[in-house]
Amino acid sequence: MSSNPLPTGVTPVKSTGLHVGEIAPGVKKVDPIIIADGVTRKFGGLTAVNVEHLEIPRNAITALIGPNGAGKTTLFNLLTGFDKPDTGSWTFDGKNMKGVAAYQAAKLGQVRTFQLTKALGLLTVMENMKLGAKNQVGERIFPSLFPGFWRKQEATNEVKALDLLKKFKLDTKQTDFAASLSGGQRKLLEMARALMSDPKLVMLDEPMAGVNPALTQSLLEHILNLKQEGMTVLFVEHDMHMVRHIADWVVVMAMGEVVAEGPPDEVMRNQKVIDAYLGSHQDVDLGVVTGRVKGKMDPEAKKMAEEVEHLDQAINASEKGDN
Ligand SMILES: Nc1ncnc2c1ncn2[C@@H]1O[C@H](COP(=O)(O)OP(=O)(O)OP(=O)(O)O)[C@@H](O)[C@H]1O
Repeated sequence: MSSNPLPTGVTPVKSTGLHVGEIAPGVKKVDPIIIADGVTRKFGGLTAVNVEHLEIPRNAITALIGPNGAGKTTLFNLLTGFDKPDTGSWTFDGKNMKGVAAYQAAKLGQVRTFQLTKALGLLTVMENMKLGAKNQVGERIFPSLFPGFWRKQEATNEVKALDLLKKFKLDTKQTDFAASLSGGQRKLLEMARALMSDPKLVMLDEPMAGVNPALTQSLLEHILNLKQEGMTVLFVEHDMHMVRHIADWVVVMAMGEVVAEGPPDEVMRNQKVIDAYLGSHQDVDLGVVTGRVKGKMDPEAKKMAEEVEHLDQAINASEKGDN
């Protein structure tokens, strides 16, 4: 679990009143952008995802959290069309997404940041940005026969890309190979590239992983700006401090199911959530982790001690009421 000291000076305005009725897993939202029903995905005998009902609130920042192996990435892959469920369906912005492939989902306004792979690293920053644009004329056969038309679109994309790169302070790097960027700059590029398609929903997979503290503030501000600009954000994150700081709503998964959801402070104090984190390390001697029993901390125990400490710190901070 990464632990970025959160910068002072970023004070998010939290969205409230997102749900209808009593808070419980599957609670209805006032204005959901995603509604999922009965979504399951098995790998052999293992049920990685088993989500009965889930609604993601529009124009809010929702964090998807849970211990390792909870099914967060699998659910992300399903919702973005990168994987197919065994059962279930969901709508995005009122549209049934059954059988909708990732590139089509992106055209509908649901975009996911994807990691800068080795191949993309060999493209320049600007080339990466252009890959993120939708409705590229060159992709379609008929218009691509008319270079004038094609070049016009290319120029429009370039202007838009440069605009975004300026915003993300990457404009001076536009001709650099993407592979030469630092970990944090790569995350910024991934986010900037996603914005090339004017999304309604931006899905981020561990946006803070591998980001050094110097760029943490900038990344947080960009995520908060997405909401400010009317977009919806759904992100998977292990860093509880970040979750508490910027999420309006938190969905907790454990063993494929949604075990809790709600505003961050409430969710982190939820016994089911604490149990989910503790219960995810069944092979670990809890006595050793808590120091009550003498023994060697193996890597699994160390990881657990770290996770529990972060959860603990987040709970303490929320009790003190600081941000
Ligand atoms: N392609 C696959 N083949 C077999 N099992 C898989 C596959 N993908 C995921 N799993 C299993 O499904 C379960 C859920 O995995 P998933 O990666 O979705 O969890 P996660 O919550 O994202 O975990 P982490 O926080 O560690 O990334 C795990 O037990 C994992 O081993």
